[in-house]
Parts: sequence; C-alpha cells; structure tokens
Amino acid sequence: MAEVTNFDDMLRREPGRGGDGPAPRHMSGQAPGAGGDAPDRPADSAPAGSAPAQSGPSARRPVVVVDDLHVKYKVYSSGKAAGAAANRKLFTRTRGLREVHAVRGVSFTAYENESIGIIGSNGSGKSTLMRTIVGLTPPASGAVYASSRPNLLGVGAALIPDLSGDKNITLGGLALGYTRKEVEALREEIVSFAELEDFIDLPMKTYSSGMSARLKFAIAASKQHEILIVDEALAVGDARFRQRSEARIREIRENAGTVFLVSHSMKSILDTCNRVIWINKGVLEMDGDPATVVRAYKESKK
Ligand SMILES: Nc1ncnc2c1ncn2[C@@H]1O[C@H](COP(=O)(O)OP(=O)(O)OP(=O)(O)O)[C@@H](O)[C@H]1O
Repeated sequence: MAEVTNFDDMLRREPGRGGDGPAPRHMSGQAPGAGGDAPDRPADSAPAGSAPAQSGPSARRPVVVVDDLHVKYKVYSSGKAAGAAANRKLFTRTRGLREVHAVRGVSFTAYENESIGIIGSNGSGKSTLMRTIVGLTPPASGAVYASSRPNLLGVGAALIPDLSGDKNITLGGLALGYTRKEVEALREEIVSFAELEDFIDLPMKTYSSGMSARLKFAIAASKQHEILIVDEALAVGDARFRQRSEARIREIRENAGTVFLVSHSMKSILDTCNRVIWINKGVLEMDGDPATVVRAYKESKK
C-alpha cells in the first residue's frame, strides 16, 4: 500500500485513470464523481466505481482511495501458494501453476465517518480487497491511498494460544501500539467488554472460538481507529455480543473513524452500515445505500 504524504494532491487525480491521468477534474476534499459532473441517476443507486453523491460545504474528507485495483494470486494446483519467485514470473511455466485474478479493477473513495459494508458471495474477493487496503497483500496494478494507516480488526497474529487471555491482552495491546501503561489502563475495560472475567487467567487455547473472537474484538476495538476494517468478526459470538460489537463500531465511526465491515450477515450490514459495496467475482458490482444494494444482492441470488 502506498501511504501518501500529500493526500490532497493525490485526490486531485481521478480514481480509475492511473497515475498519469489527464488534468484533475475534482477539487481536493470533494468526492470523485460528485458535484456538477455526476451523471443523472438516483442518489441511492450509484453505478459501479462511484461513491454516493455528495457536494457543497457538507462534502466530507476522503480517507481511502482505491484506484483501479487489481490483485492476483499465483497458486500451484495442489493449492500451495506459489511464493515470491513465481510472483516475479520466474516460474510461470511450471506445470500446474495457476493465476487467480481475485480483484479486477476496483475503484472507490471512502469518506470520514462512513461505515461501509462489503458484501459478495464466497470467493468474490472481499477479504483480498481488505487485505490489500491494509497493505498485507500487494496489488498487481492500481493503488490504494490512505490518509492514515488502516487497521484490520484482529490482533490475532500477535496472540499466543498457550498464554492466558490476560497476557494476550498485553501482547495485543502492544501490537496495537499502546504503551504498557496504556494497556494497564484499558485492561479492565477489555476484560469486561469481552465478558471473560472468570476465564482471563486461563490459556487462550482453552477458549471456545466465540470466546477468542470476543477477546480479539475487545482488544482491537479498545482503540479509536481512524480507519478500521472488520472482517467477519461479528459473525461469531452470540446475538448479545454482536449487538454490543455493532454499537462499538458505531461509536468508532461517530468519533470520526471510517469502518469497513465485511460480512455475510445482511442484518449486521443493515444495522451497522450507511453505505454498501457489493463485490462480485472481483468486480465492484454496486455501491450505494445499504437497503438498495442489499436488495439487489439478494435478488441476484434468487
Ligand atoms: N492466499 C491465497 N492464495 C491463493 N488464492 C487465494 C488466496 N486468498 C484468496 N484466494 C483466492 O482469491 C479469490 C478471492 O478470495 P477472497 O478470500 O478474497 O474472497 P471472499 O469474498 O473474502 O470470500 P469469503 O466470503 O468466502 O470469505 C478466491 O478465488 C480465493 O480462492
């Protein structure tokens, strides 16, 4: 992922046209596709690649721009990832090596205070798109620009199953960039949000998947993120915990954060998001208000 210092300069370029595009058509801070040059269409049914219309002084600050993004994986037919050598095309002739074009020319702009649901069938490229936004998976072409580093909810990689929940709070907190003092100040709140008071001294490997997910959510969501990506975290845990997670996501959003929520639960998406992007076979199929996009997505499945 490219993090740009002068975000406003970059925003003068139009997503979808690449780095050497023509003269800028959008002023900094204004939504690409918004304003006077937006084609006539209902505000709630934006076509692929465009953001919901907004203009004038109320236009919000863009925080993530995804510009004609393509992501490809190289895999052996055995299913094993091909690794860096193949990705550098050293082994493209190797028998059984296949390329999966997971994200195909996706462009959109995300704004401050948006909670964007990312929906689509299994294997449509949602997680790949999110992993590329946070910089974990490199683009084949195109780019992602962000006003600050996006965080993928889940400090999972930093946690150690053999250690207690309590020790993992320290590890996860440090991984999120807290000082030890800050971790101490937040510890009680994290344990109580996760509702693990009676289990916090036990090794995490003894937790059920719902309990681990609750702890991971509580650690990650204890921080006020400017850009937070939640991938399916709400699918686990019981209904009550889901409600509290959704409330916490709304809180992060209200405090000037932007949240992406990847989920197969249309209820979570409708309860939490104010914009939805539908990815279909790696392509941005629809981008607009939640009710309209979810309805169209459900129709397509009939
Ligand atoms: N590490 C990987 N190596 C090779 N191919 C991958 C890898 N990760 C994903 N893919 C492939 O990329 C495509 C998109 O997968 P991705 O996980 O992004 O979809 P998704 O929409 O998040 O799916 P789901 O809803 O099932 O989680 C799929 O064809 C998948 O098999």
